[in-house]
Order: sequence, then structure tokens, then C-alpha cells
Amino acid sequence: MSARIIDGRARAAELRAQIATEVGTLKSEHGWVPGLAVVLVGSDPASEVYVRMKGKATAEAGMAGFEHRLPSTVTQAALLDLIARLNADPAVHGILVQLPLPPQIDEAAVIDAIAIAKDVDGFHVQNAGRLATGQAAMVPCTPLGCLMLLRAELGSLEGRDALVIGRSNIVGKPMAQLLIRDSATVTVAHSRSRDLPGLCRRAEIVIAAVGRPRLVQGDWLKPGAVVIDVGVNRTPEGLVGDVDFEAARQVASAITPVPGGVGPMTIACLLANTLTAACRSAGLPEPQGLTA
Ligand SMILES: Nc1nc(=O)c2c([nH]1)NC[C@@H]1CN(c3ccc(C(=O)N[C@@H](CCC(=O)O)C(=O)O)cc3)C=[N+]21
Repeated sequence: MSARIIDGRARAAELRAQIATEVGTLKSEHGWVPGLAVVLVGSDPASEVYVRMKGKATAEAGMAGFEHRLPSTVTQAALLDLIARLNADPAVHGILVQLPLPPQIDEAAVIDAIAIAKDVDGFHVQNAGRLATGQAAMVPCTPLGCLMLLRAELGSLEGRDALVIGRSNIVGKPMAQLLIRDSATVTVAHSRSRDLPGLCRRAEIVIAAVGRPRLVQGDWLKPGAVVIDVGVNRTPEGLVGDVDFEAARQVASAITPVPGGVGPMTIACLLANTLTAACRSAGLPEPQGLTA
């Protein structure tokens, strides 16, 4: 068997086109567009690439983009001051502080200073709590993108055995929450899990988000499993995922490639969250199909 390759790039392009249409309607009917502020501290080359991609996608969707660059030596107080100004700026509907931040900065303090309604990353402790308790939340972009791909592939996730590998606040934990909400049976594995291959072999859905190149082997998979690879590992051979793609595609029924899978969906979902945040802030109905 050879797996269907889930084309995240194509699905993301569709999503961005839908968003651009909605933004055009907002502009013509209300005279304003959603605005996304991206804050980059320091000059990590990978972060530079992501921030540039986010800026480009924002502009192509017809949204207003505001980029703020601070030196790696910036104090936490100065960063918090910028966030306070963005929180108060009515043209800014979404705020993203690119992670990681330098060591002198307390990441949680910075994230939790973002207005929850503008927290388009969904990393604020209150958004995490809302997601976990079933209240309206901003949902982290990467897990939201994975959920959209899974629903498109499988329809209902009800009763399905899902394995999330990775327990980060950014991907693993919110992914598990979303799968629970869709009535999947969810296992969360991590670096201390015993018998990861055994856990994998039981799963109809595997979401790999650990940051270990090609960790998940082909013979760990249940035949017909749907595999979502969140890994973005830069290796001497290029960008590789957390799944051994060539082996896994012989066993899985569907699999996301790296690149071209989850990554583009993450950026499209950032735009989706920004549009959702803007509509909520204006008391307008939210466009359908952009949220969990
Ligand atoms: N506050 C914050 N929010 C984030 O969402 C966030 C962050 N910080 N820090 C870094 C990670 C990483 N991330 C990616 C986004 C897009 C691709 C993406 O589009 N990747 C392309 C390949 C791009 C390439 O070649 O590097 C793909 O998979 O096809 C990957 C990774 C968002 N992150």
C-alpha cells in the first residue's frame, strides 16, 4: 500500500483564499481590515524566516501587518511595554510574539500579558484553560491546522484511537484537548513513555510533535493509520519531520509531508485566528470553518 499524501500546502492555500474573501468583505462593508502584530526579539535565522512568511501571508490576505523588531538584549519591561501598547491599539486584532525568547525574558509572563482576545497563538494561560474546559478560546495554530487536516481526511474523529507524541503547551497539550473535544480516545506520549512503538501500533491517528528527526519508524505504525507530522527538524540533509516518511508511507493510509504539510496550515490558521479575533472584537458574526 502507498499512503495518500495530505497536501497541507493546497489546503492552506484554500483557507487563505477564503480568508482573503472575508477580509475583502469586511473592508468594503465596514471600512477596516484585521491587523496582525508580530513581535520578533533578536535575529534567530529560523525565526526571521517564519516572521517573513507570516508577514507575506498577512499582506496577501489583505490584512494589515505590523512588525516589531527588538534587540536580543531587550529587557522584559520594554517588551511588556510594547505589548501594552499593542493591546491598546484598535488597529491590532492579533498579537504574536515569536518564540523562543532570549533567556532574560520570562516567556510565560510575556504571553500572559497579551490581551486574551488578541492572543492569536492561543498560548495565554486563559486561552489554554478555556480550550480545556470547552469555552470559546483562541486555539493554537498548529494543532488547529492538524485538526482541520484530520477532519478533512477522516470526517468524524469520534471513537478513534489517537496518539499524540509530545506534551508541549504549544502543540501536544492543545492537540490532545482538540482531539478529546472531537470524541477521539487520546493517548499522550512523550520522552519518558515506555514502549512508544507499542503505543503507536495501537493508534489509528498518530500526531508526531517531539522534534526528533525520523523518530517514528514505519514498522511502529498500524496499517492504515493517518499520520500527521508536526516536526520541522533542520538536518544536514534538509528539513525533515519526526516521522520516517519513506517507510511510513508504505504502511499508513494518509500522511503529511515535511515540508508542505502542517507548516503551511500553521500560517493559514494564524490568519484564521486573526480574522476570528477581529470579528469577535467588532461584534460581527465569525466566518464559518475557521475555528475548531
Ligand atoms: N509565537 C510563535 N508562534 C508560532 O506559531 C511559532 C513560533 N512562535 N515559533 C516557531 C514556530 C515554528 N512555526 C512554523 C510555522 C510555519 C512553518 C512552515 O510553513 N514550514 C514550511 C517550510 C518552511 C521552511 O522551509 O522552513 C513547511 O513545513 O512546508 C514551520 C514552522 C511557527 N512557530
